[in-house]
Amino acid sequence: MAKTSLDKSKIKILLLEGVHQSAVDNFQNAGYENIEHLPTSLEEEALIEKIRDAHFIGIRSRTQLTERVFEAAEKLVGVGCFCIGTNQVDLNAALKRGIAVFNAPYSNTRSVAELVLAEAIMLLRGIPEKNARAHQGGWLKSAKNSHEARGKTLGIVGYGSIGAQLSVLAESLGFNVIYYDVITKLGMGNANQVASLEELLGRSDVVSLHVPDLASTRWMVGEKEIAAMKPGAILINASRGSVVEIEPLAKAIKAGKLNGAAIDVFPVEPKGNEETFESPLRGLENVILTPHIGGSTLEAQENIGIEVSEKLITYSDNGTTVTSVNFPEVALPSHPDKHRLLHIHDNVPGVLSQINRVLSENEINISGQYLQTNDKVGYVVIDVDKAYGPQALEALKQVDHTLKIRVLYSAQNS
Ligand SMILES: NC(=O)c1ccc[n+]([C@@H]2O[C@H](COP(=O)([O-])OP(=O)(O)OC[C@H]3O[C@@H](n4cnc5c(N)ncnc54)[C@H](O)[C@@H]3O)[C@@H](O)[C@H]2O)c1
Ligand SMILES: O=C(O)[C@H](O)COP(=O)(O)O
Repeated sequence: MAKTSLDKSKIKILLLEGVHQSAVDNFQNAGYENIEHLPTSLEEEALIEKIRDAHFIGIRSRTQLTERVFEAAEKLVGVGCFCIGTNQVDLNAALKRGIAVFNAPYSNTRSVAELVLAEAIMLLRGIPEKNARAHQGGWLKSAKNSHEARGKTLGIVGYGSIGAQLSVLAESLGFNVIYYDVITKLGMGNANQVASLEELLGRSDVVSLHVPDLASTRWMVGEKEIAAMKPGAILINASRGSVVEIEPLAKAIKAGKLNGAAIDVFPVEPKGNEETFESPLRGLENVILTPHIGGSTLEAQENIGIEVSEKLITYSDNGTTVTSVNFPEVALPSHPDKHRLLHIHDNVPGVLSQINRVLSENEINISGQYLQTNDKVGYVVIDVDKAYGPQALEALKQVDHTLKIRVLYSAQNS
């Protein structure tokens, strides 16, 4: 019988962008030895070369997994985004090749919320400017434009994991919290949802953005929205660099329309720590500029390393796709003494019946079958008795609309 399941030692895992060591440890403890662990992201051409023989890739927010990169990734089975955002991955390009993508939706939530809260307090007191002056030998002792957080209104745009966590922390300090979201959501504590972005902007002393990078959020805060903010308000963006237009923001800060800003993400970010950071916001003392480190704490990175590597290991060993961001979600039991066939195909009528016909024609006994679909792909998992020939797998590959097939052997029968 042909063995199509790969030995773990042959499964290549490529980890970029200094993914935490906890991920490497996890993979090794699960029996995966062929791990390449690089500290940086790679440019497209270099990535195309590296990804050719990789079965799994782990990235953070900087690595762009484009159609061209997936085209070269002939052996790729799964992608792990060791972060929250997945906008750097062409999810459709992955899906149409039967490649499952996972992320860590919650592991750095707290880190971002804490940073934003700290920035809000610092900016309400004008600390960045006073700090800069003191470093230059100046002495800006004044209460002008300095405010307590207590009783001020914090407006949160995007009330998801981070927005809601921030809401709880901010209320405990005495902020009144309002939020705007495209979905109707129950507020934490006494936080209240408002009907429009415009209303939120007009009522908030501090505005903090926590939306994902979507067509609908691209440049959602520009000249008009900044003009709609209260005079002397503060803007914080630790979401994505595509959400805020930087030129009008710089103008509003210079004109004194806004009292300050904290920006962690930018339309163009340096590719590495060696590259110069360029921005119209540079040199503005009441603007806190941070190099996309909202989620960069050791605690978050360690947890993310564990969480995402576990998802990839479970998918590799067992086929489970729970929490995948692009794949139909299937939670699978173990499959002792059986072979597990994973069949990923376009979600069109008739594929399942073709698969079952192949199994029946090859007299393959099915002990379990699981099917889940999304609007684009179908994912069928079939546990079968071990006795079947290579022609059966070949016939399964020939089923119309097949995107990918994998065979998993359980520990007992590999
Ligand atoms: N700076 C960093 O290091 C860092 C770290 C983690 C996450 N992030 C970014 O923060 C984003 C938010 O993270 P999260 O975990 O809270 O995500 P989430 O998906 O839990 O929440 C996003 C919220 O935004 C809402 N939303 C979507 N479109 C909207 C729109 N047009 N207007 C208003 N609300 C809208 C959604 O309904 C959802 O409630 C991530 O997508 C990521 O890009 C940045
Ligand atoms: O999406 C995220 O989680 C953040 O943008 C953090 O990305 P990073 O892992 O590249 O710091």
